[in-house]
Amino acid sequence: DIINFATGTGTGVLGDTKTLTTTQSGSTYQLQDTTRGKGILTYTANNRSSLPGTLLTDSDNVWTDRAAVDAHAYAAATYDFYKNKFNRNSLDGNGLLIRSTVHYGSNYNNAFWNGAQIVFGDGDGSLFRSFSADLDVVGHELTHGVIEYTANLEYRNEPGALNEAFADIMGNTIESKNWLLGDDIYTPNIPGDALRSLSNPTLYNQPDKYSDRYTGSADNGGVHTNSGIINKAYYLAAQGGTHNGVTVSGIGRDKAVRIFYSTLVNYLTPTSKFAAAKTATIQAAKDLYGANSAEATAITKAYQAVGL
Ligand SMILES: O=C(O)[C@H](CCc1ccccc1)CC1(C(=O)N[C@@H](Cc2c[nH]c3ccccc23)C(=O)O)CCCC1
Ligand SMILES: [Zn+2]
Repeated sequence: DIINFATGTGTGVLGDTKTLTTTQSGSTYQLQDTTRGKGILTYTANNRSSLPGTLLTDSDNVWTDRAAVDAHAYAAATYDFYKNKFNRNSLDGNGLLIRSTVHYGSNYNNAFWNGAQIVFGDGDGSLFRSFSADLDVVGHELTHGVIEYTANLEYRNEPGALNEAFADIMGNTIESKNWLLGDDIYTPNIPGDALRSLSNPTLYNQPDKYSDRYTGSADNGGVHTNSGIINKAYYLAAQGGTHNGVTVSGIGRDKAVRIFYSTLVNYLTPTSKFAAAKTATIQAAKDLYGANSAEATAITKAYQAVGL
């Protein structure tokens, strides 16, 4: 069939130049990547709130909508991560078309997966800049889609905190820049801070041990708070360290993320709680690396270190 994809260029939110896979039809180009699964399409909501909004087009394939450039490029990078590392074809494993919308709402200080697509606000420029400007955030949002098609963890209480943690863990690992989440978009005028830290969750008011978990009802039972406990376990398994008197020998990000991905795909269910996640992750490590492996030991110790 006629391959009419094109390679465009664009400027990202942070002023960098990125190459983009687009589609040409006639004399116009669309932010439509037909080379990845059934496609990646990037839209603008034009600062209103109807979705998906308008598919972005351009006359010369040189893209200047910075939030759209980052959303399109980072969705492609996330697709490539799942395909190249786990041989997973898009969110559902069957090439599911990925729709992404930028410029949602007015100065909207958030981003989300709505069960069908990913959506990014522009931020207010003070608390946040455009949410698509951070690869770990785009990876986080798309991972909610992967979770929906795998463990389908409920979005409340402990299952919800697992949902959040796995989204942070995959997003952070897709970027593999540091142990922070959202550092490229959070408080653009203050360097070095972030929305969350996987290495030290308490830095941003998340617990790093089970006994400190939040048990109230805010934020669907603290899904963005208690995720810190699981994030910390992942960090310890990957990087190693001593926490609450327990020493973990790190196995590296690559092995750690393979174990967590396998846990998500093969063991977790919609109502899995933290104790079940511990058992499942240890089992996934044994499946992948052996019953008495250093990897299984690292997972066991990491969960013990966070009080599970
Ligand atoms: O995907 C998620 O888990 C978050 C989705 C939040 C949401 C849920 C339902 C409808 C609308 C928005 C979005 C992100 C998040 O963690 N949001 C947190 C932190 C946050 C973002 N903007 C805020 C403004 C005020 C307070 C907290 C926040 C939250 O919504 O709690 C993930 C990565 C970055 C943004
Ligand atoms: Zn999330």
